[in-house]
Amino acid sequence: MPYYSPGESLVRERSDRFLRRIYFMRMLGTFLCFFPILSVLLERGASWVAVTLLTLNAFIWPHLAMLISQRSKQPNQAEFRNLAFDAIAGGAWVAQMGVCLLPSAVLTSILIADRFSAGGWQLLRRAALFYCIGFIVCWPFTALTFYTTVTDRTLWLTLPLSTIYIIAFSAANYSISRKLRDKQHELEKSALMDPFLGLPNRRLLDRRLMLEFERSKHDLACLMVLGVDDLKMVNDLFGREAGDYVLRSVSAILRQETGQNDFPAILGSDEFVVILPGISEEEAYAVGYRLLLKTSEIRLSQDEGFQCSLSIGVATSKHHENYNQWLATAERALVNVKRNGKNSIGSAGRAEAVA
Ligand SMILES: Nc1nc2c(ncn2[C@@H]2O[C@H](COP(=O)(O)OP(=O)(O)OP(=O)(O)O)[C@@H](O)[C@H]2O)c(=O)[nH]1
Repeated sequence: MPYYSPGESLVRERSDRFLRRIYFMRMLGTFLCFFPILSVLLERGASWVAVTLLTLNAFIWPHLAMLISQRSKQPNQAEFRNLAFDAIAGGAWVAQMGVCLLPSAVLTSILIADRFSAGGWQLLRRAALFYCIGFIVCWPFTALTFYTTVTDRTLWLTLPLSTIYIIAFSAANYSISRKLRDKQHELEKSALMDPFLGLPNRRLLDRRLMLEFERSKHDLACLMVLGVDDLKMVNDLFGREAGDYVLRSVSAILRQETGQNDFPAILGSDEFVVILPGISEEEAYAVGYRLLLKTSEIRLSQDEGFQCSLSIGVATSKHHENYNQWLATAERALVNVKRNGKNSIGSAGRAEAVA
């Protein structure tokens, strides 16, 4: 069952972005196409009807298309219909130009590139069909002529279309791919970090534990499992918001009080882990006592006298076959500390670790 579906405002925002991009590219495209097409039409002595239609297509259609899409209940569908109309118009203007080679080739390639980037093969196939319809319907009106001459004027007027448009097209595509890269980075981060506590989640912890365990075969490392004491009581007495505040405060302490090479993370519920690479058990205890001290300074506005505490289990990486065993040893140490009165540090000892 899909638990996630994007909100209406997000869908609308995405669609607005798509419409704006197409609007800008359509305005630029029809403007730049206007001059070479007009040049060929004038050379061929085309009627004023054709010139008027070209003018409307170049200067009115982009705004009308935007209006149609924005007013539609399904803006994206409406925009795909507009893109189909662009393809019909493209085919019709190529026919009207008597397939004048240079502007026709540039116009057709731009239509292909645009459709492909907006909707892939599916849109391109549809657009090709509409392009052919536009062409086949209009070509007989020109007595099926091939206008093989390209005058200097047409050549010069085609130049901006084949340069400016392609540059703008590449810039628009680059901006989309950059945004996609940023989004991917954001997604990766949100898949591995807890947004509420600002610490790595269990998934990232497992990866890092595996790595540090392998490294610790050449160097020593310690692992701490920390449990907030009596969080249920805090929730029951002062409300869940107070419990959340305690968890956020402990997370902040773990971020601030651990070294650059250390790795604090969430184990689950009200438990945390800190991986301490390259340090001995005594050094880990020193870090642990500092964390206990800082945690005791957390105050609740609901009860100034309340004192927050942690229980900490420590395990060195020695004598373990894999990182799961290492973690289990530290968890057993934490259980012992809880049993022995909480608000303290303890380690499971070598005999227990091997078992
Ligand atoms: N406010 C809050 N409470 C949570 C969160 N996650 C888990 N808890 C609560 O933490 C409590 C954990 O209960 P216990 O496992 O009995 O632990 P404890 O109350 O800290 O008791 P000891 O471990 O013996 O010190 C439960 O009541 C959970 O509902 C959270 O994100 N926010």
